[in-house]
Amino acid sequence: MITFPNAKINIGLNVTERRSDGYHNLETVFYPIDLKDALEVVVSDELRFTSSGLEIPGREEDNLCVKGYHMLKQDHHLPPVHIHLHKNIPIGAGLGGGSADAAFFIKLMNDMFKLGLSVDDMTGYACRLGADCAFFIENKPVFAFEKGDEFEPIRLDLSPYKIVLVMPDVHVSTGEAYGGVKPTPVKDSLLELIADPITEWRKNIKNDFEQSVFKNHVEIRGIKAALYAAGAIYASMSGSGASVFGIFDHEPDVKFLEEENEVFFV
Ligand SMILES: C[C@@](CO)(OP(=O)(O)O)[C@H](O)COP(=O)(O)OP(=O)(O)OC[C@H]1O[C@@H](n2ccc(N)nc2=O)[C@H](O)[C@@H]1O
Ligand SMILES: Nc1ncnc2c1ncn2[C@@H]1O[C@H](COP(=O)(O)OP(=O)(O)O)[C@@H](O)[C@H]1O
Repeated sequence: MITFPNAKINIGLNVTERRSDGYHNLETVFYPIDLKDALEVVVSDELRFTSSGLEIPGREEDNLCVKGYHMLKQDHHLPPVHIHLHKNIPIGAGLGGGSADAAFFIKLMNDMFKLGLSVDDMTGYACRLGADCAFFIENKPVFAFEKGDEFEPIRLDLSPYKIVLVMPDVHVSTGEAYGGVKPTPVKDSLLELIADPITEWRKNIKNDFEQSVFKNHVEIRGIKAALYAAGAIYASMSGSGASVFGIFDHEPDVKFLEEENEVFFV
């Protein structure tokens, strides 16, 4: 069985407080985008994981799909499987690619082996693999809070717009990015600000990771500025970086960004 895990972008991200479990409370909007990996599972005589496409750092046994298999196997009878992941979503990009693979793996296993898991069951499993993993179970635009694993659905349709996603040759680790932020309570909730017209977003909606990440990686700041110069209505780094997206009401000319970065129209 095959499935196509998609990436997300964060529109706004406020890190509001440090938690006693070492994590942070935040508020953000997750929006699914059309940039996908391919994930295939077939029954095999032993558990195997292979990948193609972008190189995935870390050991095979630490891949979130493999971790997902072991997690599900604790509670369900599963045969050994061969998992193949074609990696296309940039890594260390703030696009949640690894989390998407994990969530889509859980959904695929539920369908393939008729595990009878509800959306709530799958969300519970996904939370154990990563804070933003649960979003990809329902995979619809949401306002997210707490660790990024509590959701309120929102009406947000960016399909009339062009979204340009720029990935520089820099990777930012999520843990490192959280380390650089000073948590601050919000005055106006993103849940309200996101309902404003998109033309207002630039004034009011920010990503708290930008300040420290831009300090260490000026090229990322430069990409955001270039997207605004090209006419973006709203531009921001996604999540903990390093990717930056711009939302346009026209097909922008961003050819110049392709010289040093990967550019996706999503
Ligand atoms: C920053 C965000 C924003 O959407 O996404 P990315 O930029 O990574 O895509 C998420 O909060 C990333 O979630 P996720 O990538 O699932 O994080 P995890 O693997 O659970 O945690 C990685 C590390 O990030 C920190 N962490 C993560 C989530 C959170 N609410 N507070 C934290 O402090 C912790 O130090 C943790 O050890
Ligand atoms: N299936 C996977 N795809 C990508 N990275 C994975 C995967 N499984 C585990 N990882 C680990 O997660 C880290 C990055 O996760 P990812 O979600 O792609 O980053 P980001 O949240 O910044 O988009 C990688 O360094 C890698 O070691």
